[in-house]
Amino acid sequence: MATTSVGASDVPNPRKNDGNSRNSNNTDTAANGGPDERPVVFSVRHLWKVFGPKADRIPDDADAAGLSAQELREKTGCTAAVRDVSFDVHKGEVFVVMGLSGSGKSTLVRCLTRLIEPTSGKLEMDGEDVRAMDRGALRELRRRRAAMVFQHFGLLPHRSVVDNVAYGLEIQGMGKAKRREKAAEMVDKVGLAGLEKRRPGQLSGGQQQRVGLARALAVDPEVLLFDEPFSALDPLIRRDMQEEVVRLHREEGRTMVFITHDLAEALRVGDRIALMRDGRIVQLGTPEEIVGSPADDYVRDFVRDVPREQVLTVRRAMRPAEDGEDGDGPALAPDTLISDAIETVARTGGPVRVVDGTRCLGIVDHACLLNVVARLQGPQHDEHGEVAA
Ligand SMILES: Nc1ncnc2c1ncn2[C@@H]1O[C@H](COP(=O)(O)OP(=O)(O)OP(=O)(O)O)[C@@H](O)[C@H]1O
Repeated sequence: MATTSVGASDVPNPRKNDGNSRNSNNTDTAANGGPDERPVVFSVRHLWKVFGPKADRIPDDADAAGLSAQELREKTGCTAAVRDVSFDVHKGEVFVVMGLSGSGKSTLVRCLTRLIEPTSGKLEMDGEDVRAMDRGALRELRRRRAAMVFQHFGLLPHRSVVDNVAYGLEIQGMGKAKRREKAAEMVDKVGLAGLEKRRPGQLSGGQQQRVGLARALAVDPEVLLFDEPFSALDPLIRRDMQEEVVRLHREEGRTMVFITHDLAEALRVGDRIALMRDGRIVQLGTPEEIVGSPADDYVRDFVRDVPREQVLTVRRAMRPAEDGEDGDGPALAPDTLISDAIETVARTGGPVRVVDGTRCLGIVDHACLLNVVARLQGPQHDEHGEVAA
């Protein structure tokens, strides 16, 4: 069985210096308080997937809805792998589905392209009703619009790297010269230039996964769906691949849905994380929201060992400015990680302003930064991490 793992020193954030706020562009309600205005790619409402006899009766059965997974199994013989799940995936975000083994991650993501047929609920891609699509439209959806990258790379052993990458284009009917050219471009993009002619058996696990990634990218899908893509890789290569995903995302802004049971991985790659338990989403939020404001004891326990200073930003640490403090002196942007702010405050030796443009949002000093790291009660923040006046 898979376990959740968070190494205490294991969550450095590869995008912390990318100039993008981790939480200004990634929630239904953005950090500035406004809604996420980007178009919705996947819209999921009240989705259920029930396995077992008379499965379609379960979603409407008020009694069944109140039962735990085990009670439901005992009483009805059914497993509700996905239970009344609703969320939107916005264009350009990395949406992570996380949870322990058996929580419903794979079932949920397979439902998005109907690799698994949902039992009930509403499912749209770019406003189109996915549940109403016929075979042809579904094939198109899976081949061109939402490409899946699996843990087991599914490479063709007798084909070269470049021909494996070109495979999806071949299925689409693209001519040989053109698809090879495109495939070579993708091989280059994922850092495998020079290895085009090798066979999969002559590559390391990490390199094989890069071929899988290049193959998915070659068809230029609107969304990439990753099903635990890196869980078979050793930790260093895994880290490399996570950074690769973040780099590709940053450079291309491609929408990604990423399944993992590893919290450190979720925090590293995710713009938002849906944390699942027994088929339900128990919390959906940015890494900072999940770590800084866990929805319940289950989530709190889940994130207990996360090094908070590497996930939370100064928004969560700052206190209101006192008279005279909001003038000159050193300043930090509101999305600065606590770990970086500690360095600045230690260097300057005094309070530092948190500034959004010309507006002073608050102050961080030794005490409030320590409070966050030590989990002590500091200033009150609303659910978006804004300090209360
Ligand atoms: N075809 C099936 N028939 C019956 N039950 C199923 C079927 N597929 C999945 N399940 C059950 O649905 C639940 C969710 O399974 P799912 O594979 O979606 O979980 P997961 O979170 O992806 O797990 P893992 O991390 O181990 O892959 C589990 O209890 C599983 O046993």
